[in-house]
Amino acid sequence: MSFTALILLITYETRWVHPEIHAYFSQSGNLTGQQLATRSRGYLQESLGLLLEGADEPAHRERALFQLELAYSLFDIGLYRREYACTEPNLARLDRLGQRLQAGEAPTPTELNRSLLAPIGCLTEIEMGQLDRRGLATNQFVEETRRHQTLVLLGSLLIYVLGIVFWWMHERQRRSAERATRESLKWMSRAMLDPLTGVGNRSALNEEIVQREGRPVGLLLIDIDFFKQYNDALGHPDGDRLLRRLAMLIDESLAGQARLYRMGGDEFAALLDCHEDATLAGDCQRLTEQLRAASLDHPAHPHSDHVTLSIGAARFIAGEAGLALGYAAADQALYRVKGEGRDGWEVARVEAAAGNAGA
Ligand SMILES: Nc1nc2c(ncn2[C@@H]2O[C@H](COP(=O)(O)OP(=O)(O)OP(=O)(O)O)[C@@H](O)[C@H]2O)c(=O)[nH]1
Repeated sequence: MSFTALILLITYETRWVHPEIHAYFSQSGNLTGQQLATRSRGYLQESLGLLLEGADEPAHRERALFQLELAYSLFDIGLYRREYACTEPNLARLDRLGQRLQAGEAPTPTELNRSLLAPIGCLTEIEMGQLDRRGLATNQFVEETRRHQTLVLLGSLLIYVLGIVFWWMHERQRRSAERATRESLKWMSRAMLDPLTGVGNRSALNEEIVQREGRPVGLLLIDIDFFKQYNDALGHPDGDRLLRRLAMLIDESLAGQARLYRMGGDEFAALLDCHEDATLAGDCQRLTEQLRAASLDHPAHPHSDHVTLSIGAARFIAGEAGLALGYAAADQALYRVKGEGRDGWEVARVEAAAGNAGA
């Protein structure tokens, strides 16, 4: 907006250059070449009038001589001598007339006409010439000013258009950069998600561990019992539906306190802030009970009519080493549960080691 305002200001200022220059040229006060010639002619005419009235009167001659000298001083200008050929001979005529008047001689009317009418004619020619020159100079100046004004206006317009073009290019680049960033973020977040259940995947768990570095956490590894048989009995689409249903059930059971991940196949992991094993035991117990309450049919389960889970849990300090230890401990607990007949849970006692949260 400020750029547009600047251009409008330049245009407005440029618009007023021409009238101001014109006003300057029209001002009165300085005597121009034309005005000097007019005055000189006026003195000559007065001198002529006085001498025609009474050249015999010494007082008339004296006043006429005074007017003549005034006229001469305004006529005797270098510019007139250079530019107007009639100047030199007529100044000589005035000179001669002046000498005669000074000598007390009275010129006849014929002599007067010869001596004064020619200089008056020359001064009239000079006036006209000077007027034309002034008009020409003014017109030329006005033309140049107009051309200058047009150039400034076009230049301003060009700057404006270029400004708009650069702004538009910059905007386009900024938007495409933003779009690219959004796309990459979308792809990055997709790369962290399990497409079937919508929960995070193994990479997301690793990322979360880095985020929680140094904090005591608990990890639950949750595996469906006899899922192969479930798939075999009901088909993979039903198996997929069960995976999605369980993801929701585990999430609800942990009451939003834990983040859920699918580690692959029929194994889920839940990560939560945790300071004591009792919390993990409580979570495992609640999950088992809620699954029982849900009574999800499992037609091919060898020991039950419903879906059951095996859970291994462990507590550790978040970090790369802590995760390796905690994961291994939870995994071993899970396989112990599997080995003991499934449908159960165990919280592992993590042995003292680097990254151990303590038993
Ligand atoms: N429907 C479905 N099945 C899957 C998917 N990923 C893995 N599976 C199946 O999950 C089954 C896992 O079988 P196992 O590892 O033997 O586990 P299980 O049958 O539950 O046996 P236990 O864990 O010992 O009780 C395999 O039959 C896989 O084909 C999936 O995304 N969808």
